[in-house]
Amino acid sequence: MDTPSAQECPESCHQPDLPESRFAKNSCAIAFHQVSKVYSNGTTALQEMNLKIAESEFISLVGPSGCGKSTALRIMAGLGEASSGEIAWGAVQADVKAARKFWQRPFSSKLAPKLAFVFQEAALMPWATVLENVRLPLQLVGMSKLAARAAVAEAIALVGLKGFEQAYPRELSGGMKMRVSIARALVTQPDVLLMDEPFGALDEMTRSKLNSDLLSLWSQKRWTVVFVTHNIYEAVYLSNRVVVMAARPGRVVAEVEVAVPYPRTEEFRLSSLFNEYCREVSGALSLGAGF
Ligand SMILES: Nc1ncnc2c1ncn2[C@@H]1O[C@H](COP(=O)(O)OP(=O)(O)OP(=O)(O)O)[C@@H](O)[C@H]1O
Repeated sequence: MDTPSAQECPESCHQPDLPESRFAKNSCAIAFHQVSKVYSNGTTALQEMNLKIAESEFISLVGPSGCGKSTALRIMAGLGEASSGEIAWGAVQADVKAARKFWQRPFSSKLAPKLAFVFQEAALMPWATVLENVRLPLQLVGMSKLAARAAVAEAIALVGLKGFEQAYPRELSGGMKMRVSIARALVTQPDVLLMDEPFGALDEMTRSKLNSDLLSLWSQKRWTVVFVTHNIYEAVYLSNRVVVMAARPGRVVAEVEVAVPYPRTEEFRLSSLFNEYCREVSGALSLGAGF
């Protein structure tokens, strides 16, 4: 099958109550139905994972090391194939075997949601300036420097790095490098942002600041975000919903909806309600681990 057939997204897709979404209500960004992944060495990284993510939703995947968070994210990105199950992206449903071809469509495709990935390592080109690093995805699809100029400037401004366009990665702090990495993802104006422990290597203060800035950006742009983290506090603070996974085999054991409106303030982080949500996630993690 070369082209996935267009189908309605599952009707029961979870839909958070989000104001001013730029997307249609009740539309589904990504759905996993009974998705399993068995690596060639026999490891079952995911077993019959079911998950529905609404457009404009911010969800976090939390779970112990090895529970399949990164595997799930890679399958969502089309960077890895599922062994069985069905995956739907927006209004397009794809047989898992067609997934790779689907994601290889050019950015201009009407069908493909535009997707961007942010990894734990900023992975910048050390010989290139901030501006050149951020421009890379547009350069790779053949856009001229002139045509890319406005989008690059906007992405750099969005992450708060205006004035650092000509700086090299060696001149930047860890937090600033991560901001460049986020700008490089945003420059393609994605619909879906997949983030794999993006702030895991940062100190607590920097992580906290980047969390607040990410939420403020998300409030403006309303991408669908799938955020992988080991940090319960970060997951609760950021997300509409925290998806708790367990290992051996990797599976979803609980979903905790964080029914707190945005913008989320510092007061929320210090509130007893915040602690209650963290306890609920922590309890689900312990249950999943069999404690
Ligand atoms: N390419 C691979 N080949 C074989 N096994 C793999 C491969 N990638 C991951 N695994 C295994 O699949 C399971 C899930 O790995 P995955 O990296 O998705 O988990 P994770 O929850 O993201 O872990 P972490 O939190 O440590 O990053 C683990 O047991 C891992 O060893």
